[in-house]
Amino acid sequence: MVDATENDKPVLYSYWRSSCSWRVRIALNLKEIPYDIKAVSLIKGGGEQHCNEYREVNPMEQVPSLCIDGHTLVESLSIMHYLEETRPQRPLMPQNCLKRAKVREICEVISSGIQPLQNLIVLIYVGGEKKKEWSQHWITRGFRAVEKLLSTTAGKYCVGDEITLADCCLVPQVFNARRFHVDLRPFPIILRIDRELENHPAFRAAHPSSQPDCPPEIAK
Ligand SMILES: O=C(O)/C=C\C(=O)CC(=O)CC(=O)O
Repeated sequence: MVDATENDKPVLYSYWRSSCSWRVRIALNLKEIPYDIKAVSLIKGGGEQHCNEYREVNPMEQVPSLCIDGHTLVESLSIMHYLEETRPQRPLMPQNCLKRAKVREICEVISSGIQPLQNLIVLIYVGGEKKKEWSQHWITRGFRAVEKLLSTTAGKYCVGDEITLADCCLVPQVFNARRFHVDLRPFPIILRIDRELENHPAFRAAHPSSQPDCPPEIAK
């Protein structure tokens, strides 16, 4: 593994199907920050994220990690807030304090209340037959809350009519919901926002099927 901090261009340690890597890819794309991808396979050999070298990069042994400005940052939301604070172009947080709180609420419900319950390490622990029902249960429970929150915050996107960090979190979580065959019909606002963003260039370029480590049989 090369020392990514030596590179001038930010380097994102990413896995094509990781929803947390995907959030950060969207934010980087929206802000038009050029970056290189260093693919970390969460599958190969039991997971490259567990190798000694990568543990030095990210002690949680998860993706993403971002090497930027001579530093290594971990945790997708923390990375996205750093990008927002250091690269104010194309803001991904509203100006208004209440709207900022609403963006953080939606990010938090998804990044703490849904995704960690259905990520790879948890599903491995839950084991074989229970995986699908488990994921469906936690995603559905969380989406009920997201849909309710969106009913008072959404305009064209999650909070008002500008794309925010909440949208960066929502779209990858909808992908995971589909992957686990969650019935999305009870969530019309979530579905509408997902449709609104599916063809946005920054979201398309960040999509798992557009990633260099996406298996060729799945890549578009
Ligand atoms: O491709 C795979 O099968 C393995 C890993 C993932 O799905 C990524 C996750 O752990 C889920 C997530 O990011 O939400």
